[in-house]
Amino acid sequence: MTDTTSSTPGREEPAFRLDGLHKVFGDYTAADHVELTVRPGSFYGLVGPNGAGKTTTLSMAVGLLRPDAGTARVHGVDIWAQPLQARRLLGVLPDGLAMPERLTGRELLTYLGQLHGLDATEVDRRADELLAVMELDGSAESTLVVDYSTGMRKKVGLATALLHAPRMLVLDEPFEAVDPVSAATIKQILRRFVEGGGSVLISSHVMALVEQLCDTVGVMARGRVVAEGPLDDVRGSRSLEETFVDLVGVTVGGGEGLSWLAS
Ligand SMILES: Nc1ncnc2c1ncn2[C@@H]1O[C@H](COP(=O)(O)OP(=O)(O)OP(=O)(O)O)[C@@H](O)[C@H]1O
Repeated sequence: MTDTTSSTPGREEPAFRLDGLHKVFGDYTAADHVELTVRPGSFYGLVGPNGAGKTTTLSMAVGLLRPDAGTARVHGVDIWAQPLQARRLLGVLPDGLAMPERLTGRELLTYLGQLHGLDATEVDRRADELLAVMELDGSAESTLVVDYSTGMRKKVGLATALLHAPRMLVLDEPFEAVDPVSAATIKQILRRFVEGGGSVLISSHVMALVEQLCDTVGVMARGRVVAEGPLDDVRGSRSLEETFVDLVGVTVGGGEGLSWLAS
């Protein structure tokens, strides 16, 4: 397992690098000097128990939540110091998906394509393809995002993240509430994105999915990255789930209490 205090990227510039990202809410430290490195062409899975600080970290990392300290860089570009350059390189699916809701999926893509400065014909072409691939074309096209199901919102969120052809994708729980067929489509899109030279960071609670997709994992607990490295190094000869439970130091409950549930 790689020591998280040492730098892993060698001489190659990381696709994504978080250095000492720190956030305190009141007297609670949600992210404690987080260090994390995504190599170019890597598929990185960030896992951790509820409340570990994943969303807080990723929100700071993509420019949505101002850190108390630390830096985030995408291909060397500082996200907080050079936001416009960084946004060209970065595609983001935030948790909770704050996006204009009283637009249809197509209108949303058109609007965001214009904000990215893309040519109108090119935006139309990309929107056609993305809506078709995500199965948000046809009748879904006249539906406002506010009326989308949770899974449809994830899919249109992913479409907005891909629209400007970024080099790095940061996706907070992209498979949450997505049906198995759509999940297979999303996996295929993300694999193709990585094969084409892009880099991906996802957060997920589904260990099997992380083992299936990711070559690198980071485990967060109590606001810190407690392990990071190639998947096989982090999990060793065990499953990622067993390693995870060990690393985060939780007791697997359920054996005692709740006696009133027994009939
Ligand atoms: N705006 C906020 N104000 C106060 N506390 C916050 C705020 N945002 C997050 N927290 C706290 O920070 C901690 C980390 O939350 P965060 O959402 O980053 O965890 P997470 O690892 O993404 O969890 P989950 O897996 O459940 O989504 C939690 O204890 C949460 O209550």
